[in-house]
Amino acid sequence: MTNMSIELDAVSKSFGPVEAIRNVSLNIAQGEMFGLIGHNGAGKSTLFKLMLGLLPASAGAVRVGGVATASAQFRQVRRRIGYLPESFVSYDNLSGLEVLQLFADLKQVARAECGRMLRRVGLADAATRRLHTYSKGMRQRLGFAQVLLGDPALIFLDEPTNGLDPEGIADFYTILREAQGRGATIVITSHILAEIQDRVDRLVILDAGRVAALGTLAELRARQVLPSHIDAQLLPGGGAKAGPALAHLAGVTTIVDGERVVIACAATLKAPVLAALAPMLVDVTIREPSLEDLFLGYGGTHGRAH
Ligand SMILES: Nc1ncnc2c1ncn2[C@@H]1O[C@H](COP(=O)(O)OP(=O)(O)OP(=O)(O)O)[C@@H](O)[C@H]1O
Repeated sequence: MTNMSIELDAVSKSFGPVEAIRNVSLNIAQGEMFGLIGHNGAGKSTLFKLMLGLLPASAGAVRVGGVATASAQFRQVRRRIGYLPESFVSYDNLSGLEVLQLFADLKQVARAECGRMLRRVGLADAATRRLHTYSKGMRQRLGFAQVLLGDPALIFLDEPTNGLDPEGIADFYTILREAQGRGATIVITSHILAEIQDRVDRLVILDAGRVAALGTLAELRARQVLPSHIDAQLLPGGGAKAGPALAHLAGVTTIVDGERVVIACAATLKAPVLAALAPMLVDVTIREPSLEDLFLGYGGTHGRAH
């Protein structure tokens, strides 16, 4: 597949006085599944539009597949890109198949592809129904079929799982993995941090237009050194014994509520904590720091522009 790496070199974008993107530099490798996280107004959609060449940068350079988005040759590159915007335009009086055929014509893809795509996203039975009868999730699936037409080498998805049920979300990621298996580069935004955290290879956290953090989830976790939480249910009388049993472990915080104890500790102390509690343990759940925790730790609580 064509090289579809993305390079952003000190990119800024202002809308009048609003600095939507501030000095962002990052590389997304060919074949990578890359996540873009940030609160409302953090700059995610603007960054997408810069990478799609739909907006010119105020400063810096964006290259996709080695071609500057500002150059005339970028038109050729754009043909290999699939894009699902946050709100997919729908034509209520057309059927799903007709909408897809319209996009196939625009993308110069054979109309025969449309039936296969509708089957792939689970809309085969609804192909000839008009869009006004589609649920939000079905519209989202149709948008996804539109993106996949022509097997794009680079796929941008802005909040793609909005309106999808859990089964739809699982299907969606299966299809994305298939595209990634063919070598496609995928960039995806989501507000549902728990959903994206185990699925992307790397991610960037944007805060008020700046890169607040960039790396794999493991790297972000390691840098933040956030605690793991052990939620333990103990035998009768165990609540009172938990503190003394853990006293030899430094840096462990324990909250006791009857026979239930919640322990916050460094990842390296999980095994010693469990060993100390083992004689009185009934049940245990371990919660690792989520992307939400990381996000808050990286300053994601501010920078909301609206
Ligand atoms: N065309 C525009 N004109 C003026 N300001 C804009 C324009 N587009 C975006 N902005 C501003 O730039 C900032 C970043 O907006 P952007 O839409 O990129 O954020 P986002 O992270 O995608 O937000 P959301 O999660 O709400 O979609 C916001 O302050 C927004 O109001």
